Amino acid sequence: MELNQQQRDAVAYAGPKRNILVNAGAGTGKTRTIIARAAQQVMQGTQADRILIVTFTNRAAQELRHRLAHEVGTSGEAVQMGTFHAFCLKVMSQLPKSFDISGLNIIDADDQDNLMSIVRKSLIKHLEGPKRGFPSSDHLLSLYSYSRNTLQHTEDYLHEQTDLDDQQIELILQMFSLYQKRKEERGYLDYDDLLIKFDEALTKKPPLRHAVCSLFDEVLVDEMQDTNPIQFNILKHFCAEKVRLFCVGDPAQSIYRFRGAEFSHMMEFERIFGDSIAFALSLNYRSYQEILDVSNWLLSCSSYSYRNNLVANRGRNGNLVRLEDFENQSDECSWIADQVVGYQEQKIPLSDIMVLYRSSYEAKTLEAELIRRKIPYRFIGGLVLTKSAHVRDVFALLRLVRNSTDDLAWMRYLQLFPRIGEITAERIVGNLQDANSVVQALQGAVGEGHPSVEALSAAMKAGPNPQKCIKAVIQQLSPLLAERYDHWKQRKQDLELLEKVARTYTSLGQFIDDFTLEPMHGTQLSNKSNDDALTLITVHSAKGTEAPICFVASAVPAQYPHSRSLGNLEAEEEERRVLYVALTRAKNELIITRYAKARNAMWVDSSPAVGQAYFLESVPPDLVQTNLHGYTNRGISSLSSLRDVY
Ligand SMILES: Nc1ncnc2c1ncn2[C@@H]1O[C@H](COP(=O)(O)OP(=O)(O)OP(=O)(O)O)[C@@H](O)[C@H]1O
Repeated sequence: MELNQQQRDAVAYAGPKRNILVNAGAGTGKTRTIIARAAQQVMQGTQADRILIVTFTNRAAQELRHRLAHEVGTSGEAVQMGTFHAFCLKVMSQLPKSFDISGLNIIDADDQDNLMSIVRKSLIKHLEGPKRGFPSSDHLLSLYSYSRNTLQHTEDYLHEQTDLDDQQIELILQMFSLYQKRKEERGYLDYDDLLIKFDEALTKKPPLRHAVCSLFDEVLVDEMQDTNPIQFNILKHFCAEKVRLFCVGDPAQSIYRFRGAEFSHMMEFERIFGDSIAFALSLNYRSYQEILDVSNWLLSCSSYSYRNNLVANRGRNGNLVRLEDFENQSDECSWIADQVVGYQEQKIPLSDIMVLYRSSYEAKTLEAELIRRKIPYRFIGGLVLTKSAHVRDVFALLRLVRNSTDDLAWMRYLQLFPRIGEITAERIVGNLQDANSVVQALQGAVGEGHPSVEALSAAMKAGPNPQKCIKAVIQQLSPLLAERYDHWKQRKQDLELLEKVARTYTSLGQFIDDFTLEPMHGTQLSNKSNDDALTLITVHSAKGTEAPICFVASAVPAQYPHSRSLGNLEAEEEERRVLYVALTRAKNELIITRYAKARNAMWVDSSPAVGQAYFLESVPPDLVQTNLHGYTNRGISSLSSLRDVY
């Protein structure tokens, strides 16, 4: 694999410093560098299974595995790869006693919400005065998760960073502790527990830390900028055991602050890990310089020093980035669709075109236009398949096959059946506890021949083989689900898709865990590589991807920065990075489109600082070619004068 000098220096480093940081700008070959490093270690004789690569998503791990195989063939197969969560789960499932865990049933966000709602309901009566304004279960979970992931003392965090009063905080702390207790009683682990329990055990038990960390010679971390403090702690364990860290990331692409990612930590790598050396990659292979000029300009407007002045290996092509301004969103979308048709006429495949949106909601108008014109597209970043109700119903029964004491799965499963509501389901679940045979116990509770008994026993009979099991479950539940949900034909396709994916698994537990740890989007699964389709994608999902032609659509003030972030400087700064990620996806052409009549016009009057915050307010005119559509007839000549209209 060809490497440039900067990449080679980082990959080949074998000097006295133990930890290596590669500060890599967008498109400078982060993936290539990580793979080259792992390949080099394997070729130089490091045992493949003593290398661990930590990725941001499981999909990224799959991609790396594929590319590593291309480099070193089967000798790289044993390299360990996965997300922090998947890695911790793997280790803990092998050593449950050492980690003091009673079960390994991973619960996803919806299950957490169900459990927290139960807890909230049972304790809220203790709140004196009006209950209105007390955080919802969803909000409680995000407060709890954020404080845990950022390693803050929960009580201090609630006092210092929320507007909650003392009485509310006291009750919330009780709720958190009951939530924690309920999980432990049932052997449930939520996502955060995976990291926290792992970190806690390694901190408390030095021999365990030694045993786990010394399994590896080198840990390579991708997307270091989105690592949160608890994940940093996990890396510190490796560091303390003298395992070499090779961390690659780009502070300017850190866009997961809302999940606790702390991009400034990457800038303090030496202070945190000590004994380090840093390399920088600045030669961009993806884009022409005109695209990078706008991206570099965006970062240069920040008060942070990202030190990422990207230089295009491809030089200039003479085409400036285009800034297309429209009067309203429907004009904008209709114009984008026209352009897409134009590209099609030039025989440019649709798969070369990507339209990036800050939020999936904003993409709706374009989706409608594409459907109207029959332009095939796929949407990435929208509704997560495994979150849809019918798929969760199927998963409830799969989970029962795996673990018949999973109360949350029981509650969902039982309530699928007519005449079984929450109270009846709770009573039945109570009767099932400690039963030797849950099928018999269920039969005792609902009567012989009841469809819930039939479905359960058929699923259990199909057993632990994921493909057989999911087939049986779908067969059993389909009549019920078809009655329950509209658009059944479409929903059925989702289930067929799951069945297809299950074929690639040999263990039911693994199948369930993978989907729980990293829910998949229906469109991602269904997209066949030979289907030519336009990609609509949210910027968060576009991280790590690229396309020859990119539209950054709806680049209006309420989106960049997102209106939600206004007034919070750090949050606004993260929005700048989101826009930076969007701009740097384009290889050949970058077209930024925006419209004046923001449907969601919150920005107009929500904050006096809004006007100053809009990132594209004053792009230097020599960096872009601005085109106004439909304004000139009315004598309006610039976007800023348009603002006065509203
Ligand atoms: N040394 C090189 N020679 C030729 N092409 C390269 C080299 N390094 C990287 N590239 C190409 O540059 C493009 C960007 O690489 P890659 O996707 O690894 O970048 P990245 O740093 O992960 O980008 P981003 O963070 O913006 O997603 C890819 O098409 C890759 O093949």
